[in-house]
Amino acid sequence: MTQRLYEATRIRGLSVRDIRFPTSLRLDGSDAIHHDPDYSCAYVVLFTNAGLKGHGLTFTVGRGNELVVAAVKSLAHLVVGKELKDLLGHSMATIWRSLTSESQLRWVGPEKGVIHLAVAAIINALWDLWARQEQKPLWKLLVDMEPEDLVETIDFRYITDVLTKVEAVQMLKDMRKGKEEREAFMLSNGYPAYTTAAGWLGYSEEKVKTLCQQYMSQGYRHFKIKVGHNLEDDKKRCAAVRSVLGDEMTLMLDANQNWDVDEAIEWMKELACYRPHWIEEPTSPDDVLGHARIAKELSPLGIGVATGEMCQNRVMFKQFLQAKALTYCNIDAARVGGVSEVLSIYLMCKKFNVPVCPHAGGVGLCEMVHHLQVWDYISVTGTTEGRLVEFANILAEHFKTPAIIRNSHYMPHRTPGYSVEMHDKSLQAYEFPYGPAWKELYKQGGKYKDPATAKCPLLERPNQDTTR
Ligand SMILES: C[C@H](O)[C@@H](O)[C@@H](O)[C@H](O)C(=O)O
Ligand SMILES: [Mg+2]
Repeated sequence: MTQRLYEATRIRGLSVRDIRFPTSLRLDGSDAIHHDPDYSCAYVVLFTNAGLKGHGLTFTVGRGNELVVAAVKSLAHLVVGKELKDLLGHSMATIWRSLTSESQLRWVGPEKGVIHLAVAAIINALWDLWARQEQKPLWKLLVDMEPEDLVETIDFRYITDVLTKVEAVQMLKDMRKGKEEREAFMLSNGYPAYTTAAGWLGYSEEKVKTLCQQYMSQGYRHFKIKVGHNLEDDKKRCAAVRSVLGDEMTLMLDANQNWDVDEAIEWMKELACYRPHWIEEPTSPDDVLGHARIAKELSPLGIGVATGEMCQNRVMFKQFLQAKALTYCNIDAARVGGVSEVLSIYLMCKKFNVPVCPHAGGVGLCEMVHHLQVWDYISVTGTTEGRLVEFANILAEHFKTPAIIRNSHYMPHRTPGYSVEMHDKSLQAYEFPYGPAWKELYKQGGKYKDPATAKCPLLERPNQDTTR
């Protein structure tokens, strides 16, 4: 554990910005439920009196981003003014607990929804700060930590019935052998990725086929497409994709929560002939037993069930694992309570022998998530067997250290931090609602309207209601 957590260094301020990109114009990111996502993030910067900064974010799909920004503002007092020694290292679990359990704010959670997304952005910024201070990429900071130190960054409350600190330490110690070789392997070969960028629901069949071809020629072997809106369309789309991919490539399907449990089972029986590897988010992300039933019914057809991108917290993941309700875990680096909670979920997945195949794409998710998966390979599971990281090459140009893909593998970053720092000019241009890129869209007069001119029937006080 580092001894370089300077007592004199403290957080002197926190900024949070509402950053949005008009991705729905091209239907990038569209699925059966989110038909017009504008990829967005609540972007947090922690400023220290020593000049060092920490950057963190959490991903949303447009409207509602301002709620996360407001929640970050409500939580800021819990970190601003604090010394780094009270935030990082062994203090990480304590600060995480104080953010998730603030006695009044927790009523609007607890540990779920908007408030938990806000916690994720702040916690991710703290981990970025820590990694930068140690001058290591986040994956390396994690890999180099002693098992006893790493578990001190995790709040084990509510999961000790399946995983204790002692067990987690042992798990990590058991994987010490071969760590150097695995690190060298990652640095030269990277972590296998699949692409999701060919199959957004709003894309035409022709576009999906062309993109599949394009990604195949770039070396991709694993593809995910969106389904769930209309069964006949899905059959056509799966047939078209299989005609391009042939039999060898892996095809995954994602319904983004659109079905009831029985509907999911019936629908997937109809699509089974296209040999999907998994069905992702077949139903509500909260329905543990529903997922368990779907998994049981689809297992004889060789179809796994994947979920997790909208799973609220480690307690829900615990139940999914206990109930055998997920075959693949799609953890999201900017959800649950940020890195600290994500680590506990990886460790539980190891215990239940469930592969983690993280959700990515969005804003900054590809940049962040490879750090966690590389740590998983080097320090937790030692294998990439049955595991893939999602990749969608969207919005990468806005990041100072975008994800590096070589021959469909994520190459580990070497730059210190958690890789989410965005270019100043991108932050300025896309700050909602009056960054220049947004003003330009209002001027063009398309679907985006200046919020100041939008008519909204809200009254400041009830007695201003003159319509009665
Ligand atoms: C609205 C988003 O693009 C989702 O469709 C996306 O995150 C998706 O579920 C995925 O698995 O990549
Ligand atoms: Mg998904």
